[in-house]
Amino acid sequence: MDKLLVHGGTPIHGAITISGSKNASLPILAATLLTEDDCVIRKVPDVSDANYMVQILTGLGADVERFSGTVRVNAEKISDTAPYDIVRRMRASVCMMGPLLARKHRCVVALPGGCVIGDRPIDLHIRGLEALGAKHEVEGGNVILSAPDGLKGATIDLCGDNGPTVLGTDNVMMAATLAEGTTTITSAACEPEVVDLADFLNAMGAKVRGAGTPVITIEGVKKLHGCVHAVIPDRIEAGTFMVAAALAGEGVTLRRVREGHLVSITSALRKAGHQVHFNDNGDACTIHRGDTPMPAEIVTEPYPGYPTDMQAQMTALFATTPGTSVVVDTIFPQRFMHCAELKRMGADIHVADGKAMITGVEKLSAAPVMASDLRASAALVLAALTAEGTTEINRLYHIDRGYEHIDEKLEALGANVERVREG
Ligand SMILES: CC(=O)N[C@H]1[C@@H](OP(=O)(O)OP(=O)(O)OC[C@H]2O[C@@H](n3ccc(=O)[nH]c3=O)[C@H](O)[C@@H]2O)O[C@H](CO)[C@@H](O)[C@@H]1O
Ligand SMILES: C=C(OP(=O)(O)O)C(=O)O
Repeated sequence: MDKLLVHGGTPIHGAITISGSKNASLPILAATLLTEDDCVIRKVPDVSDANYMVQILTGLGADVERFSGTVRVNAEKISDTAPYDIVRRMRASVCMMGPLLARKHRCVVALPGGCVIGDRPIDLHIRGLEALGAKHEVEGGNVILSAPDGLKGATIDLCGDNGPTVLGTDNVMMAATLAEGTTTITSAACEPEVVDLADFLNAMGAKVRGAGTPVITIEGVKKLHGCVHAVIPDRIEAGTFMVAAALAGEGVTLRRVREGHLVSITSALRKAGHQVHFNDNGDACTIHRGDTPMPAEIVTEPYPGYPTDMQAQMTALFATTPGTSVVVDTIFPQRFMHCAELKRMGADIHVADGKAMITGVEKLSAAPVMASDLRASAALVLAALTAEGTTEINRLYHIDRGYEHIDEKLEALGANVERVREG
């Protein structure tokens, strides 16, 4: 198990390029199962979740080639049963259900894994696929879905207790592309990753309208064809480096970003007293640490609200921001595992009822800490950048799930970090 040593106190500066989005590439890779033709996807990040997704496609019988950031998939001959041991390791593998069901009218897919950030049911996915005519049962850890007569368009509301579901919207949208008739999803997730998937599906010949709004309409077609697509930049990776720059930066520029995807993160950083400047094209931004950082309140919400995937990183920033800041997670109210580890570094945080109250201390001090999930690990790396001494972050595999070569990118910005390879 690799670990990361972060020698705190070295300011970061310079420029890096943001990778393709993990959360957009994973469902897009799954969508390649909808056609017998070749699909070529560019800007797939070199992260372990994308590697697992490729392994699932291969395990299903698809022919997959990967060179640098480009993946070519041919899913002409595939089975309906996804490899159990890989599927259960990641959340996005649940996205195999929609395409497999649409293509094969049956699928066997293990209950998914993913970050341990609270309860992560798949009832809305099942409800959506059942509305299209499928039946489901759970057996031996697998969900078995079948629709022997094919799928039929329907109107489906995908709102759960905590709002819309991102991957649930993806799953139903993919299944509906090959269903008979028209499907309308109401309370659809509006995240940019859903829009990127819809763009990919439309490039395959699907008829999807309204992605990025709460109502998506999909007119089913008989067949989809191959296409070439470049994945959008990763707004969460960008946001993470924006926070790094606010914490320890002396002017950091991020290339290949989309200003429109970063509005809530930019606004939160500005409220906290930091400077964010986009170029005229909105595809690069420069962040400067403010002279007088201020406490702030952030509340996570579905897009375009502040993303839950960015709350741990902001908590790390608030840990040394004078005054008391508040972070509320309405989407995953139990997603505060990073707080216990930040406290080991001397942070003053009180967590209760889906809310963290963070009173900034002057300095954090290095400690051996444990990464518990992807964004929690990112928060620990950020906190370590300005902590006194050398922080040892164990279980680095969590961060490798979703950040492409984070150690190399931080080194390129001048941070003093070392990956220790073990085992
Ligand atoms: C691979 C990927 O893209 N993962 C992202 C995706 O996860 P994912 O799509 O799994 O998250 P959802 O949008 O589905 O979850 C939102 C909320 O709905 C609940 N829910 C979800 C499905 C369901 O069937 N029933 C139900 O109750 C969840 O527990 C949660 O409270 O969106 C999350 C919310 O932005 C992000 O944190 C994840 O990084
Ligand atoms: C929670 C995340 O990922 P996943 O849904 O794949 O667990 C994330 O990207 O922050």
